[in-house]
Amino acid sequence: MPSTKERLVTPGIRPLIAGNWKMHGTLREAAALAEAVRAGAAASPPAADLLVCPPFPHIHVLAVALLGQGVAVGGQDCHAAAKGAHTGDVSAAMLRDIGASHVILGHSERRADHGEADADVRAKVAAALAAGLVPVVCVGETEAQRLGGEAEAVVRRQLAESLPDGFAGIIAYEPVWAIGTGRTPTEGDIAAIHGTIRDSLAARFGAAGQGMRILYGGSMKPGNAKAILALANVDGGLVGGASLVAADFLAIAASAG
Ligand SMILES: O=C(CO)COP(=O)(O)O
Repeated sequence: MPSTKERLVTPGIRPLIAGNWKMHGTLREAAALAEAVRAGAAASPPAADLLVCPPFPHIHVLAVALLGQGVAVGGQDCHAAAKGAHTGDVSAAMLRDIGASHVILGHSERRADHGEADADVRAKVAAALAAGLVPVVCVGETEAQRLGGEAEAVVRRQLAESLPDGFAGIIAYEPVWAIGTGRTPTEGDIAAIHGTIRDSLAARFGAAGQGMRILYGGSMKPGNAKAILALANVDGGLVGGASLVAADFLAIAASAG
């Protein structure tokens, strides 16, 4: 069997282009952005599934507006517990209840801002799965780790410790130093890490791991998306800044598939 690192497309995987809107926008702005994405995708359907992840307060309105329109809606975090005395938190079941189908978990900004460790992420992933959400689990090395030659080991460890047994979902490789900086790894480095991720998913989850989507995230823009999305084991993108401009998000989606 050829190494998964040599495959140019992951057979049978439809790309996913996901927008992480982070903590941006009023409800009015979010609704307008969602409508522009919906209309653009309807006018010129991309060869990729689309997902937008707005801030919590906007999810329900957008989920209603986008229902059946070919653009899924997700959250950016959830609590590990099903319910309880957790002021300010939101459960996975609440997200599912208001129309979210996906949830981003373990984003490096949550790991940094809220001290989330791999074990916390694993508990949240389990909660998301129990609630029927598709988790989008983020992994990625810091710049110091990359310079120290530890990128692959860090990502392997994050995968091993952030994914519960029986995991079914999506992985996003987001090198911390590439987020919001305009810098990206070389195409060779992206392909190498995605190959490592594929190998570790396949080793742990077998055929299911071969079929899981692995997204790239970190300064993905219309100008670099086509080359990145063409790499082996890159099954889509998790887009931050460029997802806040409908034309850019749609241009990235148009370069998938
Ligand atoms: O963090 C990201 C997506 O989750 C990437 O953000 P940017 O696309 O703004 O670099």
